[in-house]
Amino acid sequence: MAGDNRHLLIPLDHSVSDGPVAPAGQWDDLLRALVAGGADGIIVHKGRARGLAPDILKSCALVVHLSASTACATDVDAKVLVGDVEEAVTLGADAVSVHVNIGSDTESRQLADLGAVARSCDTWGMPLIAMVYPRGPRIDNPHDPALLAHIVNVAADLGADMVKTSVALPLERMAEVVAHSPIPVLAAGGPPDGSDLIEYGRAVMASGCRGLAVGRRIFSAPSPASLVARLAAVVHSGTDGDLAKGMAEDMSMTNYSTTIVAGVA
Ligand SMILES: O=C[C@H](O)COP(=O)(O)O
Repeated sequence: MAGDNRHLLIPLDHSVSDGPVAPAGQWDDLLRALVAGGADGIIVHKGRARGLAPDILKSCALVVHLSASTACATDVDAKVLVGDVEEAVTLGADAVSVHVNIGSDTESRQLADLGAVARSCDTWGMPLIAMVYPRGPRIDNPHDPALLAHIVNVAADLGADMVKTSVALPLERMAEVVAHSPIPVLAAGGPPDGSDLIEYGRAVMASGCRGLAVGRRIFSAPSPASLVARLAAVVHSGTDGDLAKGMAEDMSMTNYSTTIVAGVA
């Protein structure tokens, strides 16, 4: 990933949780567009990682996601492990990720899974991104700063190197979450209210987050490459995303996606 320890990751694991991210014949083109825009890494499941064209990963990290559930499940928050660190090593992964839903009915098993994967990551020297969110029947406010501060500590204490979680609202209060985290924090997803992604990126980085992981708002965009370029400028240089706009507008305007509205990724 980038040398400044800031990261713009593009999760593409929605193809398991919610449905196809792009038609199969356009998948490689989508990935090349994300790389051209300046994505630092992509997050995919093991089967998808197996088929990646070699040129795509020359300047883009591979994160293999080890958790899954689908939108068809009785309990969409019940993530299970579907891969392991050894497989990720074989696939040439730069990191693995595990999803835990705090407040879900299966929280205890998901925590056990995270702890076990963290142990395996230590054995293999594999960086671990914990995607830990407040989701489930015991969660009243998933954007509560105190709850999110608790969650980032769960990720750190169980052995993650980086935590990806929901943003606090109002966004300024994300700084409290970051201040309580012993490990770098990535903001998950785009703005909860669907507002401007670039403005949101500025606010998230100003709160002290080390980056963002944005899926649908990017791969569903008319031009994923240009949107990635603008967001990457915000993440890495703190510059106004609009400065990158001119360059970004030169990139191809290609929409790759079917629209995923309500995701469980
Ligand atoms: O792994 C998925 C992330 O949480 C964010 O995905 P999203 O930007 O599509 O909401």
